[in-house]
Amino acid sequence: MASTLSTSVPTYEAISDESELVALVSRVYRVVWEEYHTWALQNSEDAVKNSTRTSYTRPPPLCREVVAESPLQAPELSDDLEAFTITDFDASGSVKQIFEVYSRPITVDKVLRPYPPYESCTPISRNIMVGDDPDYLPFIPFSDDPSYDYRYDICEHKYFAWHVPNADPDSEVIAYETTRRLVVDHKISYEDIDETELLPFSTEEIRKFHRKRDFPRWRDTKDLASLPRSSIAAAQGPKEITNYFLSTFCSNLNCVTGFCTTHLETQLPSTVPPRIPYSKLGDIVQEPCGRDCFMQPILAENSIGTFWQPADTEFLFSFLDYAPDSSSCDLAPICRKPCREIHKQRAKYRSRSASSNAGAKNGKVYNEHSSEYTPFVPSPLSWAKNKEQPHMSEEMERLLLRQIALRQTLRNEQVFMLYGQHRVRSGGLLTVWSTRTEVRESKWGLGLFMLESCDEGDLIAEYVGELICEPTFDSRNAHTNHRGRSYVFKLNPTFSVDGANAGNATRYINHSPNANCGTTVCLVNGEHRVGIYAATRLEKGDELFINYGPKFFISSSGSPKGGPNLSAEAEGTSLELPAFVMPTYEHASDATYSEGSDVSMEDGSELGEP
Ligand SMILES: C[S@@+](CC[C@H](N)C(=O)[O-])C[C@H]1O[C@@H](n2cnc3c(N)ncnc32)[C@H](O)[C@@H]1O
Repeated sequence: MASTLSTSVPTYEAISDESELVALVSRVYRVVWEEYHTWALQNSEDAVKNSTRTSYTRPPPLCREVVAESPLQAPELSDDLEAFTITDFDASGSVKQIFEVYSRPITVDKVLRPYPPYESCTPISRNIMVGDDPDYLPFIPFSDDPSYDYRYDICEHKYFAWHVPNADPDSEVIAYETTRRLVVDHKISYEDIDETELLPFSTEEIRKFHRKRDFPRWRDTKDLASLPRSSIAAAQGPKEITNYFLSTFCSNLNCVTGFCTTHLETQLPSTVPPRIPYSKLGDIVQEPCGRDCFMQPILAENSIGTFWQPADTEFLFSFLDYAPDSSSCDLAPICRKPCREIHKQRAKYRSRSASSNAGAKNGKVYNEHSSEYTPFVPSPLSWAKNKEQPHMSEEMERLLLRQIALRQTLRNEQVFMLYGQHRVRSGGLLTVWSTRTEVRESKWGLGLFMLESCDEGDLIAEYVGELICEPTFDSRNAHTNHRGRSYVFKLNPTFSVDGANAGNATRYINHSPNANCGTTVCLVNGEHRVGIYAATRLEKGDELFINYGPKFFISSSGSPKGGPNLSAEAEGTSLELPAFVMPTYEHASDATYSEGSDVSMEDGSELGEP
C-alpha cells in the first residue's frame, strides 16, 4: 500500500494490514452514513413542520369604502352599461353586504394575436461539445403538440432517461465526509482509500464534488479541516505537478477553465524550442527588473548567491520547456530566485537542450546562427503606430499586432487585429466582443436587428451552439422539420454547430440571397469557431441576413412548416438540408490558414451581394 508524502497533504500512516484498512474505511463510511441519515430525517421532519400553518386567520374582506367611492356607483342607467354583483363576506363567512358595480363595455379595435409557442434555448457564450446525443430519450419532445409523432424519437433512442438509475446526491456528501475523516483524522492516503474500492466514487472524483456543488449544512464545519486540495506527491517532479494542473485546467487558450466541458480531450501543451538565443535575451527586456536583474552590472554587495536545490533547477527547466522565450525577469518571481541566477541557470538549460534535443519540436534545436530568430522589437505598440516603418515584413507585422493584441487584452481593451484584409475585433482571449443587437419579429419569424451601426468587416458576434456529429445532426432532423426552423451551421463533414437547444442571439439571423453579413470559420487555437461579420456598413435598426447557401431552400413545393409568421412567402420553399453553410464552403481545412497561426480565416468574399 502506498504511503504518499506531500507538503500540501497530511503525513499518511501506512496501514500494513489490508483487512485492517478495509475495516477502518467501512467503519468510517457506516458512521458517516448513519450520522447523515439521522440528520436528513430530522431535517425533513423540521421542514414539513415549518411549512405547516398552525392557525389560520381569515384576511379582512375587501375594503367597502373603495367600492363606495367608485365613480361608477349609481350611474345614469343606460343600455351600454353592464352590471356586476359583488358579495362581501365577513370573517365568519356570512354575507355582509351585496352591491352592484357598473361598467361600460370596452371595445378593442385591434385583436391581439397570441404569440405562437416558441422554444427558447439555453444562453451560452461558447460552443459546447456534445458529439452525439445520449442513447436515452430525456423527455418526450413536443409533448403538448399532438401533431408531432414522437414514435420517431422512441425508435432513435434505446431507452428513456428515467430508466437510468439516478445518482443519489446524498451519496456524494457521505463519500466526501468519509474521505475527509479518513484522510484528516486517520491519516489514510487517497491511494489507499481507492484500493479498498468501498466508496462509490474514486477519491479524485470525490475531491471535485465540493468544487462542483454546495453540500447541505448538516454539521458544524467551523472547526473541521477540509480535504487537502491535492494528493500530488512531493516525490513527483515539477513536471508531473505541472502536468497534473494542466490536465485539470483546460490548456486550450480559448478556454483555460477548470474541468472544461468543451474541450473534452485535454491536451497537454507541447514543449517548444526556443526562438530567442540566449545572447539576445536582453532584447526582450525593456528595463531591468531590479537590482538583481541580469541586465545590471554585478555589484560586490549583491554577489552572494542562493542555494539551488535540484528541484529548483528542475522547476525552472520544466517551465522553459513550455515557455523557453520567457524573460529571466518574468521567471524570477515565479521561481522565487534572483533574476541574475535564473539567467545563469538557463545557460545550463541551453546546453542540456542542445545535447539531448529536449524541448525541441520536430527534432529542431535553436541554432544561434540560424535565420529562425526574428529580433524582438521593444515597445511594439509605438513601433506599429509608426506608419513610416519601411521594412516591416508580413510576418513581423503579424507578430507585432499579436503582441499588441495580447497586451491590450490584458488591459481589457477592444482590439483590432489585422490579418491581410480581415479585421478581427476581440475583447479578450476568452470572450469575443460582439456588436449590440436585439431580437424581434421580422418577416421570417424572429430576426436579429442592429442596435448600433458598424462598418463593413466588423465582427458582429460568434455563432455558438452545441457541437454535434453527423448522426446526431440526422437524428435531430425530425425536430428541425417539425419546428420549421433550423439553427444548424454545418462546419465540416464531421461537425455542425446546432443553436436549437443552446446558443445566442445569432441563431435568429434570417436568410437572404442579398446578405448583409458573412460567416467566416476561424481556426482559433485548434478550435473551429464561426464569426459573423458585416458584409457592408450596417446602420442601427437594420436586420441582419446571412446567405444560408444554395442547398438550404430548394424548388417551390410548399413552404417550411411551423414557426411564427411563416405564412409570409419564403424566398425558397421546402427545407431540404436543414443546416446553413457558406455557399462554397467544402471542408473545414478550406477555411483555415496554414499551421502556425493561431487565428486563421477564410476569405468571406463568396457571400451574396449585399
Ligand atoms: C436560423 S433560423 C432564423 C431565425 C428564425 N426566423 C426564428 O424565428 O427562429 C432559420 C429559420 O428561419 C426561417 N427563415 C429564415 N430566413 C428565411 C427566409 N428567407 N425565408 C423563409 N424562412 C426563413 C426558416 O424557418 C429557417 O429554418
